Amino acid sequence: MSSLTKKSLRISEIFYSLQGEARDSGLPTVFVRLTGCPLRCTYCDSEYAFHGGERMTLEQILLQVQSHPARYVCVTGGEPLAQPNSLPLMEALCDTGYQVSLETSGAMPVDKVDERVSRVVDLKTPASGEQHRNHMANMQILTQQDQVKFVICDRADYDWARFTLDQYRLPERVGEVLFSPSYEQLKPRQLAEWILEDGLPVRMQMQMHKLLWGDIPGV
Ligand SMILES: C[S@@+](CC[C@H](N)C(=O)[O-])C[C@H]1O[C@@H](n2cnc3c(N)ncnc32)[C@H](O)[C@@H]1O
Ligand SMILES: Nc1nc2[nH]cc(C(=O)O)c2c(=O)[nH]1
Ligand code: SF4
Ligand SMILES: [Mg+2]
Repeated sequence: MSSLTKKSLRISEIFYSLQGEARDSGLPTVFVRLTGCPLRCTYCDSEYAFHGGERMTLEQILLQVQSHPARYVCVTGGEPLAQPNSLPLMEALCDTGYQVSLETSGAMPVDKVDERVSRVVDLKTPASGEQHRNHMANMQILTQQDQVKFVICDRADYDWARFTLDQYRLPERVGEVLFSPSYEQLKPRQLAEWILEDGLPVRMQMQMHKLLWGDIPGV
């Protein structure tokens, strides 16, 4: 218990909203957004989380999470795994009874993440500008409770994603393979048509919170 008061994290925001992405889309969820990211994806919608934030103990974070009526917690950023104390935070959230998901760029190993967490690993595409950061060894250790996401900016990204999911046999190995259009960059209908044409075994997703509230922080 004392480690909850000793360990701390730099936090950009904690908010309550509908999960807008990935498998649990639509479920009331508390979001814990950690400050800082070593990547600079061209399309990043969370640049405000690169700097600043407030240092909070794990206990303070848990208390704030518990002030909302949700069973689901999404740990995101920034890049959560860039702060090592994200690991004990996720453990404590699981111990408290939350269903926890982690949004990560996959630039760092995900093997130390609590096994109760659903890891959502975003494989960075060519147009993100950060493809070289993908830690592909992560693909070997993901299980059926994990998810792999591709944020698609253009046709070259789509072709790369299609090739990569085949190469790593992702549809058989992980719980969800998600294709998401880069917001206001690739027309969602275009992505839908490519997926249908090829009959790809993937789930298309859009960022539901942006359809509901627009591209603003805290939703
Ligand atoms: C802001 S990131 C934070 C977690 C981690 N750094 C990552 O990239 O996965 C959360 C998710 O939002 C996605 N995202 C960021 N900007 C986006 C955009 N403009 N359109 C669609 N998805 C976007 C990222 O690709 C990632 O899957
Ligand atoms: N509503 C909502 N759902 C989300 N799912 C993942 C998010 C993220 O920024 O990682 C996010 C977010 O920012 N808002
Ligand atoms: S890894 Fe995530 S937070 Fe970092 S720049 Fe890319 S989308 Fe933004
Ligand atoms: Mg977001």
